[in-house]
Amino acid sequence: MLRWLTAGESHGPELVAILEGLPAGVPVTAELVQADLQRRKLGYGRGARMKFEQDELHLSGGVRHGVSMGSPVAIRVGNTEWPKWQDVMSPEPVDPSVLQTARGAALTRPRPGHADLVGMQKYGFDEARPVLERASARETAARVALGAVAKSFLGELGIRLVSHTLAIGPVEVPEGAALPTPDDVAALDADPLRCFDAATSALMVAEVDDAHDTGDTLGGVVEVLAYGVPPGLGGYAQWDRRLDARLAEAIMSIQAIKGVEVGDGFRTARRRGSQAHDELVELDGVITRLSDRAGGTEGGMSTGTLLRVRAGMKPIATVPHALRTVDVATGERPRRTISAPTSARCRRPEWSPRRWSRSSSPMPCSRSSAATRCPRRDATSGRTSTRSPSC
Ligand SMILES: Cc1cc2nc3c(=O)[nH]c(=O)nc-3n(C[C@H](O)[C@H](O)[C@H](O)COP(=O)(O)O)c2cc1C
Ligand SMILES: C=C(O[C@@H]1CC(C(=O)O)=C[C@@H](OP(=O)(O)O)[C@H]1O)C(=O)O
Repeated sequence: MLRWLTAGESHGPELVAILEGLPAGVPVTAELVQADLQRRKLGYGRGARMKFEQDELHLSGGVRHGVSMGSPVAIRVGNTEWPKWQDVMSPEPVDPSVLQTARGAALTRPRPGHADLVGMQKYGFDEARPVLERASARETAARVALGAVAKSFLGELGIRLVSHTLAIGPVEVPEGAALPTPDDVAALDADPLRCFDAATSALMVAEVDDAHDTGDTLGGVVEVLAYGVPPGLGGYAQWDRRLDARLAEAIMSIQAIKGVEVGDGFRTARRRGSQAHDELVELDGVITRLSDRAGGTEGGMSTGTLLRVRAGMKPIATVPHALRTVDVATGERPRRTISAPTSARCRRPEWSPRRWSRSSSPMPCSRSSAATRCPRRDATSGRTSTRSPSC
């Protein structure tokens, strides 16, 4: 079984990734991994960091002369922007003046839709920097590096992957459109949104432009297809051996993914049983499924047909339009979500799971004036407000 871990911060010197359980003899080269890191930067309407930040790849364990050795594979993904952040993100203590600079200022306005507020509550931080640095999806660079290695392993077993974009906001590829095969990867990479349907891709580009013009952001749906999967991978006997469950966990663990479907997923739930399953027939002595609604798994095991998994991503949380938030240091309710430096400090909240879960999210503050009342989420509107009598 493969196991993996990553470490490192968004603006740290590097991300570190370890993959354990890879057999010996799998082709692994820096070129192969770097190619997928470059592909990660593709897309339309991406943020500025995708352009100027470069990934500096180092294979530092488990590989010799282009093949794995059976020992843990270690990969470091250096960040060329580190020199700009080396004081703010220094692992060593720094002069306090660093925290007075624009880059080092305390981020006391938690951004809605990010891990900021709850991370501050969980660890008692009085600003969001220590949370966002690790919660950031910069971490996906490490996952992509390990994924490139895992893909090479699957390739040795005859399993080939391809992914494509099915929806951007409300713009969707029509139901029943042709699916790409692994031979289409280059063509997909050439499309601005990695959409296999040219007409839909053009509409997606227009949707991104419109969101950009109106200071908004978009989510979407992607699908991963695995060709050549043999039957019987996974298992039905224990929850953690079920292939569909393990795929769902892996996908849902990606930042901002809010929904996972295996096969026809939620569409199956809306069908009658007679239209929901894959009938079995015998053709030339071979038992065959007449359809593939299940998407390649039954009973937690691969069926040997095309494996299809979809992921729904929420719109990027940094909405240029600005969402309402509260400054946890001053109680101000600015429209902007990026904080200014402040001397006020919140004390570490006492950990009480019952209290946090019942009252949503009070953030106790050290000052008690009206201006420093603590943020609290309104259970009905979901908005963060400062009307909290509890602190
Ligand atoms: C590839 C990728 C890129 C992301 N880029 C941004 C971004 O530029 N701005 C942003 O606000 N969130 C971005 N996010 C989402 C953040 O990771 C954010 O922490 C996440 O939405 C937190 O929500 P969650 O806890 O529901 O996962 C990105 C997510 C992914 C997967
Ligand atoms: C750097 C990457 O993604 C970042 C993930 C991210 C977030 O909030 O998750 C926010 C953005 O960073 P910032 O807010 O600092 O501009 C993205 O650029 C990357 O994927 O390499």
